[in-house]
Amino acid sequence: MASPNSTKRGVVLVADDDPVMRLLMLEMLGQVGLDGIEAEDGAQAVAYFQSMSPDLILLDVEMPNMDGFSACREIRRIETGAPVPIIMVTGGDDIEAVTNAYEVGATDFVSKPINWPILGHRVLYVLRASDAIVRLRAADAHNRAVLAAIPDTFFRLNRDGFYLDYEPGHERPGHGNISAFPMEACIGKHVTEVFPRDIAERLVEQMRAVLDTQHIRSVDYELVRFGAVHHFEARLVATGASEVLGLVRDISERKRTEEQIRRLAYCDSLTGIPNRQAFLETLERELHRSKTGNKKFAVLFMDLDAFKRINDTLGHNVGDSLLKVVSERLRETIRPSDLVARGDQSHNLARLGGDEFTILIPDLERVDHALNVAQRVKEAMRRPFLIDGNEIFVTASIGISLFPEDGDDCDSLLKFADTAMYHAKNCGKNNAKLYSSSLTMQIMSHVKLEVGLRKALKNQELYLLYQPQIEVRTGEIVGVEALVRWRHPERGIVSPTEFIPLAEETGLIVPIGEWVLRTACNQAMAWHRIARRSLRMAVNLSAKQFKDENLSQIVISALHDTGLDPKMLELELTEGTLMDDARATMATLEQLRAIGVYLSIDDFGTGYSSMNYLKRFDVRALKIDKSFICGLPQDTENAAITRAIIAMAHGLKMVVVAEGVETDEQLLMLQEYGCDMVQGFYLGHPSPHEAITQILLQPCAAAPAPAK
Ligand SMILES: Nc1nc2c(ncn2[C@@H]2O[C@@H]3COP(=O)(O)O[C@H]4[C@@H](O)[C@H](n5cnc6c(=O)[nH]c(N)nc65)O[C@@H]4COP(=O)(O)O[C@H]3[C@H]2O)c(=O)[nH]1
Repeated sequence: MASPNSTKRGVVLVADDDPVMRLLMLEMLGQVGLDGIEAEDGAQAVAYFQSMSPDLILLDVEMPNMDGFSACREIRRIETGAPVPIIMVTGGDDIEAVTNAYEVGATDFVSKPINWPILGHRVLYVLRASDAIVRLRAADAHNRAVLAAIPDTFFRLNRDGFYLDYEPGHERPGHGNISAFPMEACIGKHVTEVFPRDIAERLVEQMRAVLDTQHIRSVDYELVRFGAVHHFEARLVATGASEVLGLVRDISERKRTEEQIRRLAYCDSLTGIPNRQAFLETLERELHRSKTGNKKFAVLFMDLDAFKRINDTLGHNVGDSLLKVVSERLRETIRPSDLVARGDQSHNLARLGGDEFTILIPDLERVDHALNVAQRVKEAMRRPFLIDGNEIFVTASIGISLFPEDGDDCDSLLKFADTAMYHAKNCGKNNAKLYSSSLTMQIMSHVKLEVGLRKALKNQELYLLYQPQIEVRTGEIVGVEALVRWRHPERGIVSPTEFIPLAEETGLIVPIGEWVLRTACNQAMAWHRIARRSLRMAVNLSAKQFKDENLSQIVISALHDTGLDPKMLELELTEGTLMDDARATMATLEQLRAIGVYLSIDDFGTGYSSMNYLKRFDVRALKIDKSFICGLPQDTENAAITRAIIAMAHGLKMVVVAEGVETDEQLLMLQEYGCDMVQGFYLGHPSPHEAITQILLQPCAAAPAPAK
């Protein structure tokens, strides 16, 4: 063929012993833009083919020396001769010559007498056709090379689902392709003979969809190959109106990775049970199912009581181990009949985070059922957990919300179960409570109070009252207890019994406590200046304040800034605060003692009441709780307890203060028992500082007038 730069369309070798014929042929070829080379016989034609590489050969059958058939055969034998188009010129009606021509490798033939006007066009057509064949062969070789290079198995199926072709890929070197079947097991077979029925049906269905839409589709399936389950993906593409090409790839690795990602996204890494995201999706599905099926379900929200304490005292490793065994125990507890209706129950239990777990109870017929599950969960949690040789006791608080009674969306149901759980905790822990709309109101007012408390200090809404402490022996006022009050802009005076727990919960107790301490120290110094008398100032310290690592610094700076003698400051702690974490308590007490302040135990008798324990803490005073005093003198039991406490405290060289003294009889009895100091409404209500100043300025200090 002519080079791409040539203006000629090709070079034709014309072999004929008749010079006239050759001349005419060259003339006709020239008409259509083709060049010609002449050969007089077959041998010359073979020689010229080799030396001049024509694009096409016109070979007369009958020639001297070597006839056209032999020349054709010779040329085909030559390596470069295979693809060149050869047109044989045969005698008219010589069918045998035509047959022979094809047998020896001719591409086409023209018969004599030659139709000269169309000869050139005929040659051009054959040239074009042969060019197309060359390109087709190249494309085919290219396709085969591509298919050989990719690891996938490929196959062709006809519309009826029969294999037309099958080429195993080479995914695993040395093992062949794991997705592939032997070629002979497929070609000519129907897919149902190769695959299990369900996979075959899906393949046929998708194949038809591919043919109908001419869009690519894929089919995922699992097969056991070489003793292991493998995942495959077959991508199907239409290659015509009734044929589909398929590429099969082993996607087991990808599936494994996907599963791992799914597990990471949906499983709680510590306990292995579903996490918040998974639970929310399960809840969403259950909501839809229950709405359409007109069914009910319950959401249980469980939180361990005092988990933080376990974490803080025994360490996070023990805390983590506890959460693991808690989740196992929950799994065992809720498995049997609670989740009857569902196939996959593993998603009905989840860990939302921290020590919060949720349980979904579908197909709830009676509320009792949810309460029973909660009861069982509570009991399961109460059994001791043995972790790293520690026997750990926990309890759980559980809140329950119901669909459709409490809400009809996931967020509300989860939030309400959480609200009910908080309510259960506030009701003394180890409780299970159903949600009710009034709880939201309670929580709202709680939240409102909290918002107000955050502003109370800045807005100067807090103030102190002081209750006198009287020495029994002399009847003189020797100290006061500072008691905080909150003047709420809307609610009026709020009792500390209401806002101190809230301040503890929110951590606001630390700045509030510091303000109380500074104000009280300041006031003690003010009295010292005005009345030239020293009163011991008692200040309550809550457990949270006691655990604050800056406590001693706060005390030091309050004393330093006000100039109060440390001996005139007494910090009141409850037994619970001291017993919480003995080691840390000792260290803090050590620091406080080094400062020189006094310590006393408030509300004594209501908690552990362990004298031995108190001895170790070296406290100055014991305050007998008012619940023992209020029944005196009639309540003989409380009288005996009060007497015993006073005697034992004296044995340990402690001062005893009786709280809540309201009557003369009580005072007389305490005097008789040898009580050192008394405090109570009978001797003075908590009063503003001005009232105490007046008492102090009187020549003989008497009890102050009651204050609101
Ligand atoms: N029935 C009766 N009650 C009497 C009598 N005498 C005194 N009281 C009341 O008994 C409580 C004694 O204080 P508490 O046991 O430390 O109990 C305190 C204390 O635990 C806490 N609190 C008060 N102020 C503070 C503070 O500044 N910081 C901290 N952390 N807690 C405080 O709030 C609790 C309650 O304080 P208040 O309401 O002021 O209640 C005070 C006081 O008003 C009496 O004769 N009869």
